[in-house]
Amino acid sequence: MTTKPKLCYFRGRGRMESIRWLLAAAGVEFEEEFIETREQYEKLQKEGLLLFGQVPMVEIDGMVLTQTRAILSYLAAKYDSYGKDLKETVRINMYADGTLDLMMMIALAAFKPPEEKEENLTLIVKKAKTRYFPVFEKILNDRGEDFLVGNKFSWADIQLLEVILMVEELDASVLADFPLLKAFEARISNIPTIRKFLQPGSPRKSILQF
Ligand SMILES: N[C@@H](CCC(=O)N[C@@H](CS)C(=O)NCC(=O)O)C(=O)O
Repeated sequence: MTTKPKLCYFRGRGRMESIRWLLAAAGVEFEEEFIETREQYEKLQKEGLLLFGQVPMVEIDGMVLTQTRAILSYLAAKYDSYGKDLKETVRINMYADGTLDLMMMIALAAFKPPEEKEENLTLIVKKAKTRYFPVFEKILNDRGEDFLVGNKFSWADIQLLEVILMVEELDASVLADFPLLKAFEARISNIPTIRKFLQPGSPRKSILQF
């Protein structure tokens, strides 16, 4: 019997959400332990499980992993979502890192003082429309393929859908000028494992859970 991966983080999106997305897209069931008290967090530290004293932490394949980016790359490689060669892999890394930067801006906005929050979110939507989404629209246009890399579903596609949905929560019309991204969103959302993850009651966390 294979053991399910175990995810250890707060009961929110934060840095763990992309890990949940990647596992869900690969059709992998996982368990979650939510850190809700300082004692729980200190216990993990005392046990020496957190390499740099930080979460996310994932137990998988007999290992205890930390560092979000390292965990995501491991999962992408393990579940055949990381390109067919180094050149595809480096492109997947670039696209995924861009989306992770944008996601982190959104996550950090939650910690802004209330009077700055609205303005900050407006700026983030503007940045999505001017810096990030045009790049992905162009890739889809230039390559004329259904997926971002190698005409095959990869971690980059999962990341892009996740960030599109996050920015749409801030501005539902954000894709108005990006027809290929809109079609991409519909296409990737319809992949059975992802469709399931998007249903209420899945391990996906809501916008209110940062
Ligand atoms: N580079 C790390 C950063 C992890 C990180 O900052 N985790 C936060 C929670 S989101 C944390 O554990 N903070 C407690 C601390 O730094 O002491 C990663 O990407 O996983």
